Amino acid sequence: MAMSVSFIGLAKTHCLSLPSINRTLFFSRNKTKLITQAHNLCTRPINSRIVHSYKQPRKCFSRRFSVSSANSASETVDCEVLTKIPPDNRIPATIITGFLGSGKTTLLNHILTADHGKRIAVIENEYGEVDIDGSLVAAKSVGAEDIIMLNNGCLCCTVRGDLVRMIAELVNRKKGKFDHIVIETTGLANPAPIIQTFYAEDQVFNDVKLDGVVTLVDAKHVGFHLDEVKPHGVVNEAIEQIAYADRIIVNKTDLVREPEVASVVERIRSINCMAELKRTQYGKVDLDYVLGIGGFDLERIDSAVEVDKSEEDHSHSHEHDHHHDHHHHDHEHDHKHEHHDHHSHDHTHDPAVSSVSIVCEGTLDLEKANTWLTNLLLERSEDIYRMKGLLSVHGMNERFVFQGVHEIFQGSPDRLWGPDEPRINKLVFIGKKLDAGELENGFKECLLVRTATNVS
Ligand SMILES: Nc1nc2c(ncn2[C@@H]2O[C@H](COP(=O)(O)OP(=O)(O)OP(=O)(O)O)[C@@H](O)[C@H]2O)c(=O)[nH]1
Repeated sequence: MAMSVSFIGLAKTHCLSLPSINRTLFFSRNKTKLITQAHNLCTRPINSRIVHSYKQPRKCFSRRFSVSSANSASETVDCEVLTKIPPDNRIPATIITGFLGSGKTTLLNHILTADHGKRIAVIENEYGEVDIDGSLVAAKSVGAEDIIMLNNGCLCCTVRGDLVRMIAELVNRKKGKFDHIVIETTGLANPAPIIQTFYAEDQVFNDVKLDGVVTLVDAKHVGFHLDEVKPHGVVNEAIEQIAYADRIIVNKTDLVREPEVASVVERIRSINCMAELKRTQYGKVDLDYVLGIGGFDLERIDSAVEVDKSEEDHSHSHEHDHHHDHHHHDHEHDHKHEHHDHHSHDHTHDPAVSSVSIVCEGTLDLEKANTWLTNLLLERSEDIYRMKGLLSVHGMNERFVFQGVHEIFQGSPDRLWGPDEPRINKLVFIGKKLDAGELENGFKECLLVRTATNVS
């Protein structure tokens, strides 16, 4: 089957040359059903997710929430496809990224030497031809089943094909002999094309699932890298690495004082308010924080959108205030003020990457939401890096969860709403030049009934 790629925008921006085929997930109200308008459509069921790929020019396809009755499997709708949902037995893979010297290898060693009972295969990418990190990584005998070095370039660029081959080879040769793959990128990698590999390449997609992206941040130096102004069209890798993260580890906190750490955390939150965040020294985190996180699985979305409230393992009250009450992440803090109240807007505006979250009570009109999201992604999918949401859909007894990476998105019903549970929609967008007001208004237009909105 010809394979699909959904990061067309990224392909243009970055150093990839990709076929013009899209893989997209349609929202469905019933896990076993999917509705599409597209012809020339293939489907592959994966756990609770259903992946479509179809060959149409980027601007021509559309995405639809299903409008079929969740309770009526026999109801016929145009082009409806019934699918079975097999268990997802694919091998999980974790991407460890972070800027040069942020502590990636240190974390990897921590993982490999810890007592977790997992058999881990490591793919280590280093820029130069000399394998330095390979020798820094804990002895193979300690924990890794296999350490594969990719030394001829950066994973996100020239050796991406090698990554595909490596994973395929690993799976073919060693299937059953390891439980998890950990990929350490170079410090200059943009994670997006690497994430893309897990969806775009059949050889990878069929056997391996992306478990999550873990980003290390050097608490002392990250500010400098985030500030770096790149030439037009060149991404700031430090920002991208934070933007795509499911887990962020603010490392080297021993090298800075608490206010500086707080300011780094705040800055990170302005880029990605969705990822869980921990502060560490020498990458010492619980392993379940970095392995088996299901960062790209739907089960995690609820906690992802809840992260605003408290996920950081740090109890400073300003953090919590920040995430409850903040009205805009669409800025860069100037760090002149020691401790903001987080309604203040005396920041320099950052036109680059930011996150916007919308929390809004009400029930969603699926048709309107379809149109809104379709139009939004047609116009802005290059700029919308990540989105996750938990929706209250009119007529549905279950919560509806979804997430997306640029043009790829996936969604399905989740657990039932509780009898007294308020029907609150939660959405998080991470991307470039996000307009919080516009997103909020667009979403609110899709609601049938609404009572309160909170955009941050
Ligand atoms: N003081 C301090 N040093 C740390 C910490 N974590 C890692 N280091 C040191 O920082 C240096 C860089 O750490 P690495 O783990 O190699 O960083 P990396 O991200 O793999 O580096 P690159 O491969 O160059 O991108 C090493 O000397 C580590 O021992 C920390 O929390 N505090």
